[in-house]
Amino acid sequence: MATQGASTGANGATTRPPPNPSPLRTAKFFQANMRILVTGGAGFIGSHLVDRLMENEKNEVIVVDNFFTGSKDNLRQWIGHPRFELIRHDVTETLLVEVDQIYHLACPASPIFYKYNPVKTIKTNVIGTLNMLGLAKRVGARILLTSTSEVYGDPLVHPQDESYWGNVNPIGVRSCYDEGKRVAETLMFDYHRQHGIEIRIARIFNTYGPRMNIDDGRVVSNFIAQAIRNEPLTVQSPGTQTRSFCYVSDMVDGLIRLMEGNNTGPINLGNPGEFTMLELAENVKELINPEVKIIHVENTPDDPRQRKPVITKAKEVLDWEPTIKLRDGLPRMEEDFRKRLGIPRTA
Ligand SMILES: NC(=O)c1ccc[n+]([C@@H]2O[C@H](COP(=O)([O-])OP(=O)(O)OC[C@H]3O[C@@H](n4cnc5c(N)ncnc54)[C@H](O)[C@@H]3O)[C@@H](O)[C@H]2O)c1
Ligand SMILES: O=c1ccn([C@@H]2O[C@H](COP(=O)(O)OP(=O)(O)O[C@H]3OC[C@@H](O)[C@H](O)[C@H]3O)[C@@H](O)[C@H]2O)c(=O)[nH]1
Repeated sequence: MATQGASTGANGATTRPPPNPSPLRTAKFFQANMRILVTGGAGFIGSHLVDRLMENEKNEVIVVDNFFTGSKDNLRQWIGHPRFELIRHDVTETLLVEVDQIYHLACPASPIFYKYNPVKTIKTNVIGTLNMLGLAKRVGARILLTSTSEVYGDPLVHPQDESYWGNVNPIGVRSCYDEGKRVAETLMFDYHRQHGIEIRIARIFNTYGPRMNIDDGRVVSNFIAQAIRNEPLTVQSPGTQTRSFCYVSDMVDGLIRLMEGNNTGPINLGNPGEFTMLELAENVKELINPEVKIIHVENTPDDPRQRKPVITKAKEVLDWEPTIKLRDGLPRMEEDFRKRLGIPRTA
């Protein structure tokens, strides 16, 4: 059951208890299944999360997605399964379903996609999160938001722990996403304090793995697709900017632990291994295609210059830390990309 009594917020504020869930939950003949909504479940992280949730026979999973960056193909193994439902729905519209938990992931994550229609991105983050919180309030569900390391903006503190308030441009081309997620976090805490909703906030750092869109535009998918196609790896200048890359199975494990645990967050989830984009390109070249060229191309505005999570809180509160190193994760992603591109490894 998702509702136990409100937990204490990050700022120590005591809150009202959450609303009661449906009386069906205590009915004599009711099967005690957990009904879980995953918004954005047809996307990269969402579909891996669905796979993990479906492994538990007590779970029923409902995915809502507008298929902007996600695809039914990511969920094909579950379509038609009696414990699974897929609904084409945009989270900027209200949704009425009876659920115990909500994993709220719906939002384009790749910069080229979130900048494509910035007004829609901010609507998804603000109105979409408001709608999911309204749903959580109505049915007494616990709700987890996948926030982002981008709430730290171009960080002046390095590495970043959860107490850092960030350095974000409010009017830049990335703001629809960064500021959108910051407002989404604010809404989560206001619903928690004002209405007693049980909330969980994950601040996800760059995550990679199989099933990323091949033309997603993010750096790991770009470099792997380029290496396989024998096209130059496009390092955006200066190439010394850093990121920390977490393999998707580690991320999903962290999200489920956060949902099931007692801490509201925000909690950083990410792999603290830090790489410059040039180092990443060199790793991809060495592992996938030693012949490939590395070229420098122009960068985009407001690109964060450094990013690395402090994960002490996740270790303490969730007993979680990543297990898969970049050099082990890249070949797994290569295999998936080769299959989808139809380009087998030679020799
Ligand atoms: N992958 C990362 O590195 C990363 C890092 C930080 C945060 N996150 C967050 O994790 C979540 C999932 O990211 P991802 O990498 O899987 O991205 P993704 O683009 O693959 O998945 C997002 C999903 O949300 C759906 N969606 C977008 N707008 C929607 C709307 N208005 N209504 C319904 N569905 C909508 C898309 O169709 C897609 O299936 C996002 O909230 C993202 O901000 C991801
Ligand atoms: O082809 C490329 C693409 C990107 N890059 C660089 O690689 C770095 C990472 O860029 P990505 O587009 O993969 O992702 P970003 O780190 O900028 O943003 C991501 O951060 C966390 C999440 O919330 C999102 O998934 C996304 O916004 C940037 O410095 C970018 O300039 C390249 O050097 N070459």
